[in-house]
Amino acid sequence: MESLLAGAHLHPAAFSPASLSRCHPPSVVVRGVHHVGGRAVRCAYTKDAILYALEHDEMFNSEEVVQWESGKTINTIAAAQGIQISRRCRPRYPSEGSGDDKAVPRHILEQIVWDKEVEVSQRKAKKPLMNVMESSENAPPVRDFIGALTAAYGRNGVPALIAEIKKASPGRGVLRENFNPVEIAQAYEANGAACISIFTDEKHFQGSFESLEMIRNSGVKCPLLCKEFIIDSWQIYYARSKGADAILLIAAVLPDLDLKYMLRVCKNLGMAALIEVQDERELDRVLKIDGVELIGINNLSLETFVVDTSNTRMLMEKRGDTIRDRGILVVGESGLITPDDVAYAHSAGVSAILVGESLIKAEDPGRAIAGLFGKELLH
Ligand SMILES: O=C(O)c1ccccc1NCC(=O)[C@H](O)[C@H](O)COP(=O)(O)O
Repeated sequence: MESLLAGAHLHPAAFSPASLSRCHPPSVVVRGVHHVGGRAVRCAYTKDAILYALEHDEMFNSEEVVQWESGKTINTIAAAQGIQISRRCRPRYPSEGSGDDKAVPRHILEQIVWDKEVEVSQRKAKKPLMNVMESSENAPPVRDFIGALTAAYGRNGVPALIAEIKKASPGRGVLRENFNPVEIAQAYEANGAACISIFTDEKHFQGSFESLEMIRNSGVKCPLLCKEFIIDSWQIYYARSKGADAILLIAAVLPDLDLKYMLRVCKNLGMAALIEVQDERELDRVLKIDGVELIGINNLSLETFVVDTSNTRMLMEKRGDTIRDRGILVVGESGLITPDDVAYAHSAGVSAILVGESLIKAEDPGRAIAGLFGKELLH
């Protein structure tokens, strides 16, 4: 059995808990193909080799390793945490392969995650982790996402705005035909948005990493959130390499160990992580994690598409004290259309809101910001 312990490409970041435990219990051996200097190397890592690397970089604490050592698959671990999204571990779409892949996703979020697994595995084959890490080191400097939200909240006395760039959504179809992401970002910034969220998923939201990169290089100064369905730490480095200052981590998709690990990756890169929850169980899981600074409460059920703006208020009533004690900034997300909606979210205790559809569908998305707040925002 070959161990790559001495290999320069053996970096702990290559071993996200999900990718290790996904199909093979890591307590046995993990096999894979790694690309070293453009050359594909077939390799097998022993548990000991991986543990040595992890210890060396102190990326995990012992409790995490114990959980990981149990050899349970990610689906077993996730189900025990109430996560309903399963993982498939497929390298290609069924239409591209010969296998009889007949499984049907239970809802759109599961479909998105299954598609994302294929997409990420294909992107990784083209640009392996070590290359994307190198690119992330050459990216434009990180901007302070949370600092921008806090400053805007103080300046305006209303929740700071994360204005979203989303061409389409699975529930609503195409939201805007005449779609120029750079122009929209500039208009958002000129009208007081504190930060900008950019959907990068192509298949379901018609977004792209090119849009993110173009916006970052266009002179827009607002910090940028890469709105992605992150399932692998590779995506975080990739987002950074394209100029993202923050990424989204969805608690309905990621088990606790992945949330912790990915939060650590973000901090190492100087990025913010917006951890999104939909219900009390997810919120409680996230509140158990050290170092969480930014939580998004989504009013949209990602499984059923039902929007209920009272969700934010309900969760803040239950856990607002803990959140305030910990100094965590809360973002109210989805379904916010009018000044009354913004005031309602504000009174629930949020310091920021994430708004997409109601701005993007307006004839002038920049001017629509004053309509949303009932006043012009200072910037
Ligand atoms: O927007 C969707 O339809 C959607 C579908 C499946 C997964 C996620 C989805 N949206 C993510 C979001 O949370 C919203 O884009 C964001 O909160 C802004 O909401 P809105 O102002 O209602 O566009």
